[in-house]
Amino acid sequence: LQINLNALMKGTLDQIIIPNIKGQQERPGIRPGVRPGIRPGRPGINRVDINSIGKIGIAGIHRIDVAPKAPSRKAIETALKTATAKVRKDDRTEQSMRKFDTPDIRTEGFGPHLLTSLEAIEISENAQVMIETAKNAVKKLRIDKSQRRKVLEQIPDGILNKIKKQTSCPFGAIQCDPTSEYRTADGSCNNLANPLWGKSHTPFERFIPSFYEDGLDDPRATDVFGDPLPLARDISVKVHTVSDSTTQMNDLSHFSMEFGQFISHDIQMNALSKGQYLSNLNCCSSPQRRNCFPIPLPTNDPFYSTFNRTCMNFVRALGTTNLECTLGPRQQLNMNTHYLDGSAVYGSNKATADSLRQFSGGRLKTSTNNQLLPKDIPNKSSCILPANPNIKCFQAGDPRVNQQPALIALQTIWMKEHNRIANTLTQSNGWTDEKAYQEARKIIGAMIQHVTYNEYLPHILGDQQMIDLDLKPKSSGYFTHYDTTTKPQIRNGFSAAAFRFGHSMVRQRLAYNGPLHSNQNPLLHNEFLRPDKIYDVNGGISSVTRGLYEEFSQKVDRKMTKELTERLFERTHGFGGDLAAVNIQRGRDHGIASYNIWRMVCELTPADDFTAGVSGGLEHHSTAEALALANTYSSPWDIDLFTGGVSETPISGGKVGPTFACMIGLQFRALKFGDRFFYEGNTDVKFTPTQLTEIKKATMARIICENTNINSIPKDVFRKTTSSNPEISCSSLPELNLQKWKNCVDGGWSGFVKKNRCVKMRVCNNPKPNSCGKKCVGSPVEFTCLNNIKKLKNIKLPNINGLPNIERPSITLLRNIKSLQSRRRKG
Ligand code: HEM
Ligand SMILES: [Ca+2]
Repeated sequence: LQINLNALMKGTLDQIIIPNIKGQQERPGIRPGVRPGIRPGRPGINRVDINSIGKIGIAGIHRIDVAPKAPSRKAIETALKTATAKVRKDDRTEQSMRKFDTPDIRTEGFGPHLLTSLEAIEISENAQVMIETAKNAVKKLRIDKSQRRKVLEQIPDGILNKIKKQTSCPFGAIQCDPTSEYRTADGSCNNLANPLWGKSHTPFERFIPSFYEDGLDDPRATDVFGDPLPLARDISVKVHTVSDSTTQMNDLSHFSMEFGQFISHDIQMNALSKGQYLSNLNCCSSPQRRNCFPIPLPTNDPFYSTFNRTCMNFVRALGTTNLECTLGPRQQLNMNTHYLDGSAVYGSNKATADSLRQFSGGRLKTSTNNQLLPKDIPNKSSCILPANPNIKCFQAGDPRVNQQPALIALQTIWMKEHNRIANTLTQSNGWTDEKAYQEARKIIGAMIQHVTYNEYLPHILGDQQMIDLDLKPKSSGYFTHYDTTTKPQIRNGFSAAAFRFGHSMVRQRLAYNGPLHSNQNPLLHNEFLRPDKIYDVNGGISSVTRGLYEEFSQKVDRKMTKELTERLFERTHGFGGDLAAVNIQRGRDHGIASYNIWRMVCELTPADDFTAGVSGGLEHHSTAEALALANTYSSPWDIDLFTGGVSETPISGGKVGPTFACMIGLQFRALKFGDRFFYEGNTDVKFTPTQLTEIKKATMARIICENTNINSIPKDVFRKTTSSNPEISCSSLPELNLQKWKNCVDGGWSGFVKKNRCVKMRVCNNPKPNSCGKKCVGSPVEFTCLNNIKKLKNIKLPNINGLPNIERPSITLLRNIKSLQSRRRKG
């Protein structure tokens, strides 16, 4: 990835170098009338606009030599007027359709993923006009649809700014405190030059531009021949659905699956469309509604047809402009802070963060004797409540916490670890609630990052990818490459496809391995939205966690358990969802480019036919996988990214294929290089060297030990307990020494030394970074005689070069002291 790395980290890669693949003159199957276009030339030379690889693969690239001209100011103004009218009309239609809407818990198939915030809905309402304006402005231009984005990019700033003013961009300027030592709750002000980067409720960034059907907004819909793409559910049946027994990993544990989901819920939550009054769209009964994109079920569907079902609900993600609010293609909103910063524990905005705090001792709220997460008393989450009135849904930083018990368990463990650390810090330092909360939060964020980069990612990506992309934590010392120009945001293709590889690791059953739940193994669909499974203090958290590392996860391959492809959030048998189909449909909804394009972005050869294992064919697929794809798609250029990526043979040392390894690696590089608060970094907000050494001792195993009743555990919980990864005593695992955070209130003054008759001085012996990393608070000077202000002003301070924390006493300070003294004298 030599050539593209910069573009992929710092912006959007929109030019691509076409590799020289198999050189047949006329690809079989190209219809008469379709212009074959320019053949790819010599390798490394043919740089083309990425969207020109629209329809018939690289054989059909239409080269754009003359940059298309932007629409006139007048055309744009008319477009805006029409757009405003259209959005108003759509709003009225929406109102009149509200009889079809369903409340959260009764909406099949989505569970808590439909918990969209009001803020997201508001942002999208504003953006709707911009997207419609963009569409109108280019409608009449005689250019290929794939070039519409390019045309809009040519609009001069003057015109754009005027439009922006009229539509009120929701991503406005914000004020930052550059001296703050802690992350903000919403992720803003991390990058001080671009305070909105990584903030919650901002758009997903893109590695490469979108590939919408109309170039701007409509889901990808037709194949290279102009026919409809295969139905998402058809692909799920032919490629992703299998019997459940055969595809276990032979090393990684089911905990690896769960940790992946947990960090996924830290860095991303897509905002899905809602119906009226925050209820949900039922797109099967009103498919024509704005933001409806239901999944048709084939009449011969092996599962759903037995229930006479012909449609699965699917709502589009809310549309937004990009962060700059320019006229362009539809983007999607991330409601979470993009950074890997513990937001799944603390929340992604100040209001959520505050609602989870005790405001005492720096602790987070708990329930059930501090053993469990706090209860959601207003009951805003979607979870299934049993008759027992003591059982409620749980609350955590991420609203999807109640999705299934293994997730609740991990969420609980991190909440408890926070409180454990906050308690220790409060006890040994006597800190205020705020100080203890922020320091504990900073430590937890660092531990989550360390476990991710040190334990989880190497298992998924393999050592080579970790080294190539500089993702490996150093054994000691600071990471010195924080880069203010690296965009930290979550990329759309990563969220809508690549990081969903974890869905393939999910087992058919959860395991409760514990004293009280003597090894229960319920089917996953019975566990969705079930907080009640956790309330058993002696069993819940501990036994479901033990069940995670004592079982293998499923292999990352095209196959997903039927618990996910037939029974996702099922309430009535036969009416659950299909997560594989949803992933495919979501990719199209977001305008994610097809598999082959992503291969080229990752400098891998695209497939020109379905032959397995050869360059120019499906190079990284085995025969059975290639065959399943060939039976489903009419051209390799149509393969959806999720489907093509997840079915690749894993790279050596890792668990995902080369395309996903590339995309996941790049994303975690952006999250490392672009995060001023990255735990290993040496920026202004760094840990002290001794503190960093402590953080690097953190292991997931020890964190589980500290917060459950488990007392022996394998050292590496990401691998299943085996003879080579045996359970050892918790006490033999390294422990963080929180005493390294002690006495950090100030940085260590020397004693006062008399300098002359009137002045005593002290020096800050440990200027930043001292052992605590804190400034010395207070004045370096003390005055013993304050009779003559004139005299004071002339006092020569000793040479203080090289001691950055010493401030000269200000004139105001002197005046204040003087007036105080005189008042004292007067009486
Ligand atoms: C029992 C386990 C899991 C269930 C039931 C589940 C379910 C879901 C559902 C319903 C969605 C929303 C789909 C959509 O509407 O587009 C989703 C999104 C997603 N899942 Fe999972 N998932 C699970 C585990 C995982 C794991 C292990 C990973 C990664 C390692 C993962 C990564 C993602 C990502 C990246 C998204 C997109 C994020 C977003 O839309 O906000 N999931 N999952
Ligand atoms: Ca986050």
